[in-house]
Amino acid sequence: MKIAIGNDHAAVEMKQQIVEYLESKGHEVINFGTDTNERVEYPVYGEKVGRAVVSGEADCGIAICGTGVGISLAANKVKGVRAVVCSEPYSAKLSKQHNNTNVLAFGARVIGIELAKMIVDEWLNAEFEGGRHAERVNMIKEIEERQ
Ligand SMILES: O=C(CO)[C@H](O)[C@H](O)COP(=O)(O)O
Repeated sequence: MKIAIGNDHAAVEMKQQIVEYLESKGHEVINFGTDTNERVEYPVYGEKVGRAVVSGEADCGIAICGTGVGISLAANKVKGVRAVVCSEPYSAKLSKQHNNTNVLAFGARVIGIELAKMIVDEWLNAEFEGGRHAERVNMIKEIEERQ
């Protein structure tokens, strides 16, 4: 799978560990940075990840900041993005099965690397179930269309 990844200064180390983890599992990672500890603005990276997913450059995206909140909010402003911020694997899995999320976010200041890996695994391995859930996801798309 081709995975876009982006982060702010709060998540550089965790991002690097997640990139290594994804590559060890055979995924191709497109890294949108940042890669230094210099303070940056998370909306820039949330948007980059979101655009890569919506354009088809990547199959899905992972976005990390201090809490995962700001970067997921930014990614969600890109039309077609359904980003979820998760601190545990259950919501990550269900967000794919029921909500067909295409960007996963989490907080480097909130969870540790092993929990982050577990969340990533559950999310990547889950599949959208369609059916009644597809109707609801379409309703979300319709809200977007009405803007
Ligand atoms: O979590 C975040 C956004 O939701 C950011 O990582 C956080 O706000 C950055 O804060 P600071 O500039 O104090 O390092």
